[in-house]
Amino acid sequence: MSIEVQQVNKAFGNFKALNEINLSIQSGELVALLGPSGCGKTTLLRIIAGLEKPDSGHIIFNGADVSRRDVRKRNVGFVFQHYALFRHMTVFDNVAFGLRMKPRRQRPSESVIHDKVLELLRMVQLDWLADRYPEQLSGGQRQRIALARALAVEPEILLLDEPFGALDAKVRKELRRWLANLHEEINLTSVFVTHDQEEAMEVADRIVVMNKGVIEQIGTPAEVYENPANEFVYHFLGDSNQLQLDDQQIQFRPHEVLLSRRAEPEHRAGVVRDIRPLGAITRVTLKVEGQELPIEAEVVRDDASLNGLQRGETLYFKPKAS
Ligand SMILES: Nc1ncnc2c1ncn2[C@@H]1O[C@H](COP(=O)(O)OP(=O)(O)OP(=O)(O)O)[C@@H](O)[C@H]1O
Repeated sequence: MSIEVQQVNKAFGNFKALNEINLSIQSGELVALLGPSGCGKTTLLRIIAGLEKPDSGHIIFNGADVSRRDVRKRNVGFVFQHYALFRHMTVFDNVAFGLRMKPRRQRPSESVIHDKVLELLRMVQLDWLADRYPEQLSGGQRQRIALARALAVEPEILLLDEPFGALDAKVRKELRRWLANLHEEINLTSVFVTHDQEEAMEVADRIVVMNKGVIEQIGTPAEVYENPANEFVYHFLGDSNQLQLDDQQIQFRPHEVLLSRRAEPEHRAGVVRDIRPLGAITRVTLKVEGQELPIEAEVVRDDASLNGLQRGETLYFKPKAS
């Protein structure tokens, strides 16, 4: 199901939370709304869901204007970070809830519900937990159950608000991959909110970068990273260094730098302050004379310049762009 957001505005009192938002999401896309805290991501998601009314503008699903359609009739599934499971119900009953709540004529029989819930639990790989209660689950398991519950009513649109926000880094990463795979399998249209650029880059087909109630850029992860529309997008999507050269200031990302142990043409000297192995890459922090901010350089771990390198040594660096 495709989603069109047309000229949506929303104010809370005098505060303009969303300003002329236009966005087209194709059927089957997985789109991330990315931006700093308070930029309006959740408000936009709630308006798409029908939980919040825009002051003006339209929401269109597959060509039909649903702006006035009640949330229950929009057929969207939600997973919110703090949208807890029902504590007094087993995992099975939590997932079955939406189906059992359907109006009698649309409600499947208990045996159909039973099969469907087990199928969903198998899909999230937690069928062995069907009889447990939410408090007996880990955070990551709860989120997967919340996802199974959202999918039970067969929504055509899935909306996720920081679904993995409260989890530790490793579980988050696993769930992200898992969500991306699942999305491919069942061909939903999904929109998820995050303030974590890595999460957006890793999972989304396209990223909507938001700031202060407006959309700064929409593009694939590669487009927004490599061709940022403006300074805000550039800075929000990754770390950057500033280097003051005579009368100009240049910016470059930590990986856009060449390092050498010897003085070379166009290289500048820096004193090594820190050496951080980060898996496949190593980050070196350099203090450069006359520069207020240190320079961070990220190179592959077997880069020749790192061989036996110690703090306090002098390294020579050159931004690749210059
Ligand atoms: N019901 C409300 N009443 C008044 N102000 C609100 C209301 N809901 C949101 N806001 C304000 O609108 C702005 C956008 O909020 P929103 O929750 O959409 O931001 P967000 O980008 O999702 O932020 P976060 O990442 O912190 O959740 C914020 O400044 C918030 O304080």
